[in-house]
Amino acid sequence: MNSFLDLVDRFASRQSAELAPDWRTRAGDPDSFSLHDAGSLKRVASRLGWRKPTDVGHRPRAHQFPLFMFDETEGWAIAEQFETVDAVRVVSPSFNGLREIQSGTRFYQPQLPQLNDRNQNERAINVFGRSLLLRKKVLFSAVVATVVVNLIALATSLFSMQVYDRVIPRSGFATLWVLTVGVVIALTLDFILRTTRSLMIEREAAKVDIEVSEVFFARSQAVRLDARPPSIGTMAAQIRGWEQIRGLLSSASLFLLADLPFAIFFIIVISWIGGPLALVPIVSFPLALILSWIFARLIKDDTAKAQANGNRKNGLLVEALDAAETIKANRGSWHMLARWNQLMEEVHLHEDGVKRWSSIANSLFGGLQQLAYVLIIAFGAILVSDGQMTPGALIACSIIAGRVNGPLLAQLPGLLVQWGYARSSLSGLDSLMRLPLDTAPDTEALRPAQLAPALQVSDLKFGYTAERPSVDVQRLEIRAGEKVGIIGGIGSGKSTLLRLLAGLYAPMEGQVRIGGLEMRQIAPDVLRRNIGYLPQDTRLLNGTMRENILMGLSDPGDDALMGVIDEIGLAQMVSSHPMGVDLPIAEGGRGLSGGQRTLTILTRLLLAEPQLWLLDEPTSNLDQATEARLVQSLRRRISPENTLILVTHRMNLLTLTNRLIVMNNGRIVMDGPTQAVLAKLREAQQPTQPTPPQPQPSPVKLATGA
Ligand SMILES: Nc1ncnc2c1ncn2[C@@H]1O[C@H](COP(=O)(O)OP(=O)(O)OP(=O)(O)O)[C@@H](O)[C@H]1O
Repeated sequence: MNSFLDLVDRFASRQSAELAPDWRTRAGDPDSFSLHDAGSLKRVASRLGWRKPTDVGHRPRAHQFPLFMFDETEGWAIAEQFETVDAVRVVSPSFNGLREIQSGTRFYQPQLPQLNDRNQNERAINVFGRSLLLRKKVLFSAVVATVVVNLIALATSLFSMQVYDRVIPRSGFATLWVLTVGVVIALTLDFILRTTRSLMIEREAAKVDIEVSEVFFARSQAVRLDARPPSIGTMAAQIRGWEQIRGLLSSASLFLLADLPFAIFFIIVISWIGGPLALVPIVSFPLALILSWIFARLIKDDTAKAQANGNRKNGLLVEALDAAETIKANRGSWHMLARWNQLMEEVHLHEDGVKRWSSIANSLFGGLQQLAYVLIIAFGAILVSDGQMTPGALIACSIIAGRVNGPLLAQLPGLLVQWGYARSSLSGLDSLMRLPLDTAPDTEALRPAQLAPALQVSDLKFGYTAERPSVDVQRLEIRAGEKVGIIGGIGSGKSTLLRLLAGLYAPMEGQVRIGGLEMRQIAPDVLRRNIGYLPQDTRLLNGTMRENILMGLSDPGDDALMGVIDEIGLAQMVSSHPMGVDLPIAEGGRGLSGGQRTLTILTRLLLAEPQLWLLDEPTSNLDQATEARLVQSLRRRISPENTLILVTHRMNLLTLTNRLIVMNNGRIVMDGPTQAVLAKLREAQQPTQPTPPQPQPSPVKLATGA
């Protein structure tokens, strides 16, 4: 154990920040950190890929605590708050108490990764806004570059004016050379500024992309399982909506928007050079803006619908690929193809609407642009012949008016279509941000050091639909160390109850407590460390077998890993593969048999050594010999203090339990010592002598083990 790393751990826990399970390994050699080395914090941050810690300075403000604190004599500590004007309360491995602020004391705020930001009301646009605000300096430089680029554009048009009015009439070639050289220098500067501006924006947009995608990906992971939308593919497409917004951020069209305010400046310059000639852009420019607004409203519905159908299309594609076996075996290809074609038609119906308006807008804006040019020249010709302006001024005005109407009008329709799709993506992301998360909103997650594996359920109701609860349990108490089996008919709610006890689903009504604490108040990583859950449908992830086994665990070393693999019965498969435990696993665990998948996840559970074991039909895919081996292994590994809750129909597994719960229709109908409940069930199944009709059996409540 390294004391500096312990301090980091403690700080993260104080901040309710979840560190990666293998963060200590990734931090590298523990001896490279020391409590008396000022560089330790920066080093740990850079090795773990966090942003650089913020140097708060010599005297932090009260709301900034807790902070890391360093001074040469005492080294690192966590500063919790001011105790007096000159002293703070600190926690360090060697000392808890007051520490004076010395002249050399520095305070630092580490930038811990806040993956599961629990602000449920945050809007997606704010996620982008926050990331952009971090780049204030770059944005400011881009604005300065835009100002200079526009001034240079003005300079080139004024150059034409000078040439026509001063150089040509007087053959002033000396002036011409000076002006030309000046303009060439200005154009070179313009080229450099434009290139740097777009490179700078592209680079920052890529960083924004990484930051923002991390937020949305982490958010999608933190969504409570029972709150996820029914189609995963559609949800995936919705999450990918950030790409559309990022595309808009870095697109060349955006620079055009940055140029928009300069249109007003250019109109002022035209009125200064050409007087009443400014009337043309004064009318054409707002007209273009009004037309853009109308156009944006016209395509709003179609872009939203095309986007929504596009997301559904993605959902169908994922489903078709994922369920290929079922589809092929049942000749479902035609059915899927029909659904696909229908969706494609709907997508095109709306995309066609957008394209139609977009073509109309393109022609209209192009026409407007040319009309404005013709009017400038015609009106200008009258003013020139009236002697109200020079021909040079007319040329300059026509060039400047081109800057007002030209590229802006040409690209506005494209930009508006892009914005239409980005807006629908934003609303998709907003609905993702509103989905409930694993932890209750607006509460500080609890991180108890010890969590007794005792469960209390009271007035629990849960349903996948609001109309019919799938689980309805008034009271259930499972003490630490109990070994409980759950049986019941298909669809009786066993798996759902187990997921509720694992904290993967949140009750609609009532409470589930673990170790006396409301489950949703506990930080998810603490919960996961204490609970080992084996789902009925065991899926593995694309990667190696080692990665799948060790996911979420600190590496126990190869000896321990191989020991468990051997114990559970996977050794033969692993040793017969040339890559051993690093054998590749395809998405979902394809390439392994159902039994091998289950054993892989069980290996992880055995290594995790949880306090509370929740196993859903662990042996449904196993043969008798492997099942017997697993029962032995579980008997050995699950200590008397550990709690076991097991959903099964296999008698062999029930020998692990000393209490049995029977479920029917989401309710507990029997609960008592395993043998007594089994005897009661056997009795109920005995063929009976013909007897007069009996009333419906009421739920039998045997002596509970609780
Ligand atoms: N994802 C879901 N969406 C909607 N309803 C569901 C979902 N999962 C389960 N149900 C319904 O909830 C009820 C309880 O299902 P659950 O899977 O808990 O039963 P079970 O007792 O574990 O069944 P089995 O022994 O077949 O695994 C069933 O009526 C089922 O139809």
